[in-house]
Amino acid sequence: MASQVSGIAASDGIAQAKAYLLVEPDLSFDKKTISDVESEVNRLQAAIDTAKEELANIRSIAAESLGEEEAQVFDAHAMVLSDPDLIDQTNTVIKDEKVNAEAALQQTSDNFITIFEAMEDNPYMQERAADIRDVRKRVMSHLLNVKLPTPATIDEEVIIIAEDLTPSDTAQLNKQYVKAFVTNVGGRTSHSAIMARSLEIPAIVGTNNITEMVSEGDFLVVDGMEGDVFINPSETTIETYNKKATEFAELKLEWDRLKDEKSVTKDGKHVELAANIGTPKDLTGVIDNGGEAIGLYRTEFLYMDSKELPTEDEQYTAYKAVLEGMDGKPVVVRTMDIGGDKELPYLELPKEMNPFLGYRAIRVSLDQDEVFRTQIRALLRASVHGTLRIMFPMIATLPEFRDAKAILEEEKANLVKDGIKVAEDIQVGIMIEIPAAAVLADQFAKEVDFFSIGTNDLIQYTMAADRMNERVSYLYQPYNPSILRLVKNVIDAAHKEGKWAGMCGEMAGDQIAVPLLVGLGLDEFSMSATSILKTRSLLTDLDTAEMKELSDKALNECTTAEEVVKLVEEYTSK
Ligand SMILES: C=C(OP(=O)(O)O)C(=O)O
Ligand SMILES: [Mg+2]
Repeated sequence: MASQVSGIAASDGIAQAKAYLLVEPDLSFDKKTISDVESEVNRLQAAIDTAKEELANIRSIAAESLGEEEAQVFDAHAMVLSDPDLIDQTNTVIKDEKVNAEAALQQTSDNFITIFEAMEDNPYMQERAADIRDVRKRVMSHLLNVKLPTPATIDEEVIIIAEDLTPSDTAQLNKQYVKAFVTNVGGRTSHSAIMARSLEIPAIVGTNNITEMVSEGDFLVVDGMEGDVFINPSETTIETYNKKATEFAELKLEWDRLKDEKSVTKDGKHVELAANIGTPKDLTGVIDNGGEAIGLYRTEFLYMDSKELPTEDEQYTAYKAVLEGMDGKPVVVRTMDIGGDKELPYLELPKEMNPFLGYRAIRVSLDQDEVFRTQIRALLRASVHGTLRIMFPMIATLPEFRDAKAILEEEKANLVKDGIKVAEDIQVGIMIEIPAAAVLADQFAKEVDFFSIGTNDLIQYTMAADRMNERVSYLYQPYNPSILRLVKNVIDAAHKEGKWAGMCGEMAGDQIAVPLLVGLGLDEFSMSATSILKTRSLLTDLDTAEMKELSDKALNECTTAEEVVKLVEEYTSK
């Protein structure tokens, strides 16, 4: 039967394909006493053999569609399956305790996992514990005859349905086949949503119950602009959305014509339209979409994509590639922002009640000094290959900025002493994403070279509404006058000291927010590369004096976000 589910529109576009459920399968079993030990051992061996064949197959598909590097994780899994200790011990448990293969496998693998996880100073062995969990799941699925979803092997057009997608799940998705994704949880600024925009695939998050509503193989239509999913829709709905898809494609063609144009308002004021990236691979998207700069390079993905801390040389190579790729255009590199929803298995981050309010970003960097210094050295060495700007995340106090800057200066002096070239003119700025820093922006502006307003976090901290939690997403209000006043405070403070103010939160590419931000005098707008051209097109319709009048009214006369939206619509439809 046809039905419809709505959620938060997270990435533009229309997609149609059948559903692929990426959900945890039920692998529960009963522990049983068995009498025929021989056949139980054979049953385990058969499941292991099938898992091995399956892994080899997955590996070759992953290597072809995602690349050799992504495929290597399956080598580690194959190694676990060939480990005689694990298999022999499981067989011994079956024989000695006369229990079924499922129970024996669970017991033996639990032992190994406990031992490996306890090796706190050996991240390599801790990783092996994760591999054993994965492999156990696969063998168990064969013992129980349950299908295990494996996104890396998808080789036909699908729409992924999931509770949530971790950054590593998203990295495994092949854009050629994965036409869209829809999740139960998340918000517009959760990292899966940001990733969908950089992959340019439509996405809807925060639907609450899409995994319950959709069955494997259902035919779906996804409207990433409105946040609507249609399950087994009628012919009429399919036709309507075919038309909408064509219109969207035409609009994109129109925007494409602006690729090499400058970003100017109707009255000729230039603002910088920059892109947010997560890896050097995203550069193609930036260039294809006419980005004038990189306003935010989220370096934490370099750490998250690796099994251990990336070395100074590995980091240097990545930063150099981005600087050279931008060919002299500015590149703002943000130092590691781990924590919150971004985990790092090999850095021991404690489980916290409120990870977004805990040990993260600059707090980790200042605490784990050597990790931070390695990154800073890599950045300084790369600085000669382009126009580098360094930015510290999650700054709450001036002493944090001063400490981070002092480390940077120390490392710079050390490199120069060793005869290594470092650029002279590296601007050093901060993210403004904590209300305390937004309020004290006048004091910060005297010491930093620039601000970049991180509204993704600034909104959640100001409104006390978790950016990932769809139940409070109604409070996550970019247009709330309180947020606009904080933004104005930051921009004015920067300008008073002759500094520039940018924004790299998702609000910078939001078509309702852009007119307000033009009115507030924002200098640089950094967004998902896919939003650049539509923003450039929008700018050509905006007059700065009119937008100033609009933002004054929004800040001083509107009491709610809804009133602000109404006002913007009145002004932009004039
Ligand atoms: C850009 C931001 O940082 P992130 O989304 O990586 O937390 C922000 O908080 O607005
Ligand atoms: Mg942030």
